[in-house]
Amino acid sequence: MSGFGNEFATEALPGTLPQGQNSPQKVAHGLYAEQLSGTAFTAPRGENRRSWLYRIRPAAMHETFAAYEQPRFHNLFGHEPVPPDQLRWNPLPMPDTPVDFVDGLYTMAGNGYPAAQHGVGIHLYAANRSMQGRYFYDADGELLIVPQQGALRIATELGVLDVAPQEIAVIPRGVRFRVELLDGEARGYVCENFGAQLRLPDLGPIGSNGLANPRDFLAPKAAYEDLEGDFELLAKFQGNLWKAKIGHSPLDVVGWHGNYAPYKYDLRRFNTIGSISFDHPDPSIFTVLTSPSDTRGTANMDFVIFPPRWLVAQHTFRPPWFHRNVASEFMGLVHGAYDAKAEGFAPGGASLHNCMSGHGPDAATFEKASHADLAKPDVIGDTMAFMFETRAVISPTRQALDAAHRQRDYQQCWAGLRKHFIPPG
Ligand SMILES: O=C(O)Cc1cc(O)ccc1O
Ligand SMILES: [Fe+2]
Repeated sequence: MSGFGNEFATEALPGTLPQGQNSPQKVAHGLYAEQLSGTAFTAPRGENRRSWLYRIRPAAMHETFAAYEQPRFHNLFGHEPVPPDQLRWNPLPMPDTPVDFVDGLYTMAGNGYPAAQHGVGIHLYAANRSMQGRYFYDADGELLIVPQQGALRIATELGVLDVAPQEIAVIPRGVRFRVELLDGEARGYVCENFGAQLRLPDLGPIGSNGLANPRDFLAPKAAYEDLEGDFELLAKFQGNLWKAKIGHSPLDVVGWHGNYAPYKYDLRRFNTIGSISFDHPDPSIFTVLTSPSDTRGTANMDFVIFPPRWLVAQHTFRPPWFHRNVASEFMGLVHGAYDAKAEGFAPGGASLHNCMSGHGPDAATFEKASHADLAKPDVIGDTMAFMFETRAVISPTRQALDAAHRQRDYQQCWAGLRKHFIPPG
């Protein structure tokens, strides 16, 4: 079903949804009615998100939670000194034992914390088997999933989303799901957003169309499992992982209506807008989704992409310029090469340029772009990089700083920038 944040209504069995009310005395087909709220009951109408679920058993039915050990996935960041260094990593290695999506999550960095409802957790995943007999939900934040290798089938309470590299999925806070791997192995990035829900950015003078268009966001139709067995419900709550026994599949919603639902988006649908005169614009022009903070214009997190595009600007250094930014930038690469880095930033890799840390094109990129023939347009055809940009400093985790796949010589990519200064006279 198409449209960002729409009021959807969908049923896997005809006659499931009550007409003219949400909570009838008896629901059709012997189902239970349950409201899932994603914003305060009293949130302004334009921001209010909730859905009504008509399900075989209410979500309350499971046993007691106990701690679940997955030491690589957590929110333990911001407790030790953060080096102001530019940081970069090679791709997370694939596991050599069977590992599913939840066990394959690896926390790289983050800021804020779930209890304060601001900040993000930034994670990678590398998995080689589907979740079997277990389901997960995250009460700490919505999950923006950016696959880099291998398609995922994300079976959620509200229906099924198939998501391949160059597409993204967003699973709202609290929605239960299972991840199946459609290509045997899978790797990618996850932004766990503790703050305000992601929304489309305002377009200002761009006008009423462009960037990510609302109708390209797709929500699933209702689909349910009527399964009983010895299953496990995993939860992330206040930074910790929990597990409980559950005697049935929680993906048992036969019909739902509302505007709180998972969705997917194909990044190749992004209507990229850039300079047709001179100078490289700020990367905010490439914002797909934004999580606003309480300060106007200053996002908790912006999800920005660098998709294929034409470079036509004149008397200009065309790639990203050298810069220091008050915001902090965590980047990943889904596909191809990134235009600011000639080498070393591999698909599946990651970089982190924190508040005021100088960065920009590497020496090889600077050299090439300084001598490029600007009479000709240039096309960057084969690329899909992205950035999670946050107002608060992004603290890398201890495991990310100590990781074998961290590039300890990253700064050397700027070492070859020669002094060109010639004083007059
Ligand atoms: O640092 C980066 O590569 C991301 C980035 C890209 C760009 O085009 C302008 C600014 C910016 O931070
Ligand atoms: Fe940057």
